[in-house]
Amino acid sequence: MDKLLHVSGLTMRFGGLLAVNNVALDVYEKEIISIIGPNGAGKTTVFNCLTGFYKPTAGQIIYRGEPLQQLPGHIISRKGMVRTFQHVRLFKDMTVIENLLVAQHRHLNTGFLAGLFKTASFRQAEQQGVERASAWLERIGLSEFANREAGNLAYGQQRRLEIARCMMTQPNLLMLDEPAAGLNPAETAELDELIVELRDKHQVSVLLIEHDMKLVMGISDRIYVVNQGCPLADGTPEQIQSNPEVIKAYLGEF
Ligand SMILES: Nc1ncnc2c1ncn2[C@@H]1O[C@H](COP(=O)(O)OP(=O)(O)OP(=O)(O)O)[C@@H](O)[C@H]1O
Repeated sequence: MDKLLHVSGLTMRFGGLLAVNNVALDVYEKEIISIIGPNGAGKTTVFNCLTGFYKPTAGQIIYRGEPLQQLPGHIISRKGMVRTFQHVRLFKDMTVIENLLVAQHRHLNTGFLAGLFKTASFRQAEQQGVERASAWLERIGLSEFANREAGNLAYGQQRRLEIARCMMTQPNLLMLDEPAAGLNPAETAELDELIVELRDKHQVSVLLIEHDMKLVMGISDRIYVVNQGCPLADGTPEQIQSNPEVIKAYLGEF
């Protein structure tokens, strides 16, 4: 398996607070990798550094052999690394299908003039976008809500729509920040199935921040544990669950 992402020495300081301290992680193709740790451990800050929302104080972020740490977020997402946020961020006044099409539009490989004159290649790309959006709506059980405003969907549906919106850009690495937060057990089970399917059917690697340990332990290929900004352990779910330091710092809470 090829390495998709290599992170080393990642450090983020906010004034006197060292939020992320020398974190390292690797993600290979077709892997589900989780980052776990107590509240405030620095997990979301790691995501924000990887996706260009923050400029890290130090460290290397290599994505498919290319350094990313100086690039803005929109360029990083075009390179195939996309994310969701801890709080749902949909275009709530747009319809469900528009939320998907808008994501596709930002990644269309056609130029301004092609769009202006609606060339054959532009129309073909648009048609493919509509077909892809329909397929995703079908997969996440939202076909019947295609023309409803996204803000009117139930919370669990909005969460699934966010993931589908990311998938419209055909990423290599999908980063999910607490996707199970606020979901009921049935919705969490659906999410579990969807994430595994993204890896197995769509060949996407998933980097997951999550507090639901049943979900994490069930689907992760490997897990990184951070505590107070620092790396604490990494390994398979079995190794992490039996690591005394991890149990003391975090898993003991569950
Ligand atoms: N923009 C910022 N400015 C100042 N401090 C910040 C900023 N972003 C995060 N922090 C601080 O960095 C630390 C790590 O926060 P972060 O949100 O990354 O933790 P987390 O592990 O994702 O927590 P949770 O599980 O609660 O989401 C916290 O002390 C937080 O207050």
